[in-house]
Parts: sequence; structure tokens; C-alpha cells
Amino acid sequence: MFRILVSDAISEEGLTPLRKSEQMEIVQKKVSEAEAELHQFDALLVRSATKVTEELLSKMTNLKIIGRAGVGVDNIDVEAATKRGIVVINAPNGNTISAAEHTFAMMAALVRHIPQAHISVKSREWNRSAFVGTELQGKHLGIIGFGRIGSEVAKRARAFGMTVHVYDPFLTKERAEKLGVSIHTLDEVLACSDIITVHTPLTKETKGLLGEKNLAKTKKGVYLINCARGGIIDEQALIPFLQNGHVAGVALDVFEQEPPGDHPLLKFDNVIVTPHLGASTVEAQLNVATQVAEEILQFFEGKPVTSSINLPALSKDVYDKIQAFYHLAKKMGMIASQYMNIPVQELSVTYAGTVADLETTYITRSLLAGFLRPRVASTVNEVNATMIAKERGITYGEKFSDETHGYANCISLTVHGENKTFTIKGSHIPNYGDRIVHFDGFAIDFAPEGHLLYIQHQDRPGMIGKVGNVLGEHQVNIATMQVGRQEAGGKAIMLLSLDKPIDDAVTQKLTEIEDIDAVKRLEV
Ligand SMILES: NC(=O)C1=CN([C@@H]2O[C@H](COP(=O)(O)OP(=O)(O)OC[C@H]3O[C@@H](n4cnc5c(N)ncnc54)[C@H](O)[C@@H]3O)[C@@H](O)[C@H]2O)C=CC1
Ligand SMILES: O=C(O)C(=O)COP(=O)(O)O
Repeated sequence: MFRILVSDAISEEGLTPLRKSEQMEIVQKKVSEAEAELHQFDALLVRSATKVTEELLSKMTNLKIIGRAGVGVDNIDVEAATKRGIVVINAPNGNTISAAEHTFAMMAALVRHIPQAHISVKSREWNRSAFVGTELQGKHLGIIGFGRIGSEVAKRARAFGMTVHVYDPFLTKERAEKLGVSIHTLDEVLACSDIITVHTPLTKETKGLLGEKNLAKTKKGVYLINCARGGIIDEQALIPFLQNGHVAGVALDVFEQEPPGDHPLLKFDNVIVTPHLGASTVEAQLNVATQVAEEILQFFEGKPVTSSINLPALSKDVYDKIQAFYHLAKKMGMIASQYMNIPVQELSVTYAGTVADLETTYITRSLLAGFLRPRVASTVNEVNATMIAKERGITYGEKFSDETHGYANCISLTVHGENKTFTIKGSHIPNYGDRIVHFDGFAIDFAPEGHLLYIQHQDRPGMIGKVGNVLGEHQVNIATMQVGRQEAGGKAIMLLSLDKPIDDAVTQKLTEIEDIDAVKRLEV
């Protein structure tokens, strides 16, 4: 049973996929009301109100996934979640149309003074001359940030007869041409636009993007809209531009602090506001909640999630293809880590045969996670493996080769440690399973499964019997045994899989057998 804390207002209908599953228990409470049970939740489902801080994560010790029913994840400490191996997912396109429509509604309201006129009429006034507006047709609209929402705003603006100028450093010429907009520098957009709307995420680069310096570059009489994130337009910097009439009006759906409280901007008649309503439509809420609920369900069923912030995107199709290699790589990593129980500087992974054509980034992450697991006390998985490797000074790299050693596919891992290098090779054979086909220079064939025992010895008659005797004396049953040697009478290895783990005393006894050079337990 998985427990899911839903701490913000999420569409009830959207939660249906989770409610239908007997494996899921949904608890709808604010974080502050769930203090005593925070450590029990496997998943956390939020919108923008819940602040998922490092402190909260430290209390949610069982948390595996955070679902954001919406786009912006600036309320989530993604780095802290990643460090803890917690997957963060969002619903990137479920509310695009609603946010674009809200932006457009704000634009129309702004230039036609609808909120102000509405209040006036409700106050029993009839003052038509006070609310003369301007048309949108023929005006120049500047869009900063041309992703999903920015481009939907552009389509609507063009339908209204506006000319659209875009600033987005990541926008290609082809996409701009396709959507009938022109690409500009930020300064050009600031200088030529009658109305400017921002649609970027809030990042170090975009925080205060429209601050004092850039506001001074705008046209006198410009209108500004922020339906993206509070802080992209610097709220304090706006005040003098509103006071001196340089900015004709501002529409804000989002604020640096939400709710904004007694904010000085709220005193300006030409500042119109909504309480972060961009995604607040029945349709958007159903979309985002359903998307996130389905992803969480997939995740707990061990299937791939497609919209993770801290994992490479993986479609079901791709996952189906890589999944066998993903498990093989993890086991190879675990074996290599235990075998090389010394400090390690570098892992080098080579893919050959059919596996080389797949999405190997994910397979390598899995291998890294397997490698780090025996070395790290905290949770390590595909989410935080690369980060932990970096912290520990372990570099890793992928190579591709044609050398399959006669198998249809082959993953080869070489671990470079202090004065020692170890190579292990594995293959996944359909309808047969995972096999380790090469171990530290020996050709061998064993299944990387369960309680393994590695013995390096001299190739002498009777070695198998001696090992069998010691294990038998300690009531340890051998499930399978594989042997490999480089040349008759030379160095040889045995790989045994046992029905139960053995303790130090048994390992010691085995080490004492004449002609046995090394004994290692390997748990997979
Ligand atoms: N008010 C509301 O209720 C809602 C607000 N949002 C917010 O709207 C914003 C945009 O969302 P989407 O369009 O879905 O995101 P998106 O990721 O599709 O688009 C963001 C665009 O910003 C561009 N960008 C990034 N850094 C930039 C920079 N320094 N200068 C210029 N452009 C830059 C990116 O290249 C990308 O094209 C986000 O902040 C999101 O959180 C989204 C939904 C609802
Ligand atoms: O999706 C986004 O980025 C939004 O800003 C929507 O926020 P909300 O889910 O309405 O709190």
C-alpha cells in the first residue's frame, strides 16, 4: 500500500486513477495538519501553494515521488529532492491553454480598463469618458519566453491583428517562422513593444529580468503583463515607472510573495490583479491532476515516468526496450562495487550490439546507482546517482563498440581504482535472462542473482570438493556453480550462487583452503 499526501486543492475527478487503485491510499491534508504522519507518505501531490523545502523533505523520510499538478516547480527544492533520490514530476502542458487565455483576458482587460470600469459601475457611477481604451489590433506585442504558453499567446495575438516580437534565447528561426513571429534581442523587444508579456520560468537569469534598467528601455506608455512567475518583473522597480506614467498599466496574476498582502502596487488604479488564476479552470485542473495521478500510478507500478524534472525523459516504448539492460546494468554495477571494495575514480561503460542503439543514458544511470548502492548509506537511485558520483569524485563515461564477444548485445564495465582495474561484461539473452560472460579476465557464464560467492584459486584437482565440504559443514546449500580458467593448471575462478548468505567465519574457512587466493561475497 502506498500513501499519498495531497496537500493542495487538486481536482477530485483528476485523482480518479489513484482512487481506483487498491494499492493507493490518498490523504488530503495541508502539510501543517499532517505533521505527525509526514514520515509515512510515499508520494506528495502539490500545486503552487505547498512549499516543498529541504526541511519538509527531511521529515518525509519515506517519500519517493513529488507530483506537481501544474508547470512551475519553483515551490519545490528540486535539488534537495534529487539529493534524496526523490523523483519530481510535473504536468507540463495540461494548463497551457488556460494560462494563455488568462493572459489574453488580462491583456484585453488592461487596455480597455475593464476591472476599473466594472468597479465604477458597481459603485453606481456612469463615467464613460474615464475609461477610454486602446485597440489591440495593429499594436506590437513583445513576448519574453516563447515556450508552450508564450506561443499560444502569440497565436491569439495574431488572430487579433497584432504584430508579435519575441525574445527567447532558445527559440529556433524555423519555429518562429512557423508561428509567424519575429525573433529579436531583449533590447529590441523592450524598445518596440506597446505591450510586453513574460512567459519564462523563474530562474536566476529571469529573476528581475524587467528591473529598473530594462524598464527604462521600454516605450513610454507601455503595458506590462506577468502571468508567469512573481519576480520576473521586479515589483519594487515598477513603482517609479507607474508613478511617472512611463508604464501605462500592469496586469499581474502572480507575485513575489503570494498572497501579496498590503503591497504598494495594489494602490495603483492602473495595476490590475488576479490571485494566481492562470491555471484555475475546470479543464486545466482536470488535465494536470489526471496527468500527475497517472504518472504516480505508473511510478509505483515500476513503469517509467515521462515528465520528470530530475530524470531523463523516457517513453513507455523506449522503457520497454531498455528495461532488460537497465536491470542487467544495475546488477553489474553492484557486483563491480563489491568486488572492487576500494576507492574508485572512474567507471567506463561500453555498449556493443543491439544495446548500443538504445537510450543508454538511462542504462548508465542505472549502472551507476547499482555501483553506488553498496557504498552509500542513504538512498541512491537513478535520480541522484550522477549527483552522488560527482560528490564522491567518481567520473563515468559511455563508449560504443562492435565487440560483442559473440553475443547479440554486450555491456562492458571497467572500474578504475587505486592501482587496480576490474572489468565485468554482461549480456541479456531473451528467454534466458541476464548472464555475466566475463569476470576480471575470465570467460564465465553465470546469472547475476542472489547470494553470490566468488573464489579465485589455482586450477588443481579437488578444489570444487573442498569448497563444497566447507559450505556443507555450515549447512549452506549451493544452488549453481560456474568455473572459469585462463589455462589448465593456472589461475581459475568459481562463481557459486548460494541459498543463503554466508558469514565471516565461513569466508575465513574458505580462505584457509590451500590454493585459494581470494574469496568475496557478492550480494545482488
Ligand atoms: N499563472 C499561472 O497560473 C501559470 C503560470 N505558469 C508559468 O508560466 C511560465 C511559462 O510556462 P510554459 O510556457 O509552460 O513553460 P515553457 O518551459 O514551455 O516555456 C518557457 C520558455 O521560456 C524560455 N526562457 C527560459 N529562460 C529564458 C530567458 N532568460 N529569457 C527568455 N526566455 C527564456 C524557454 O526557452 C522556454 O521557451 C512558467 O513560469 C510557468 O510556471 C504556467 C501555468 C499557469
Ligand atoms: O502551473 C503553474 O506553473 C502555475 O502557476 C499554476 O499554479 P497552480 O497550480 O494554479 O497553483
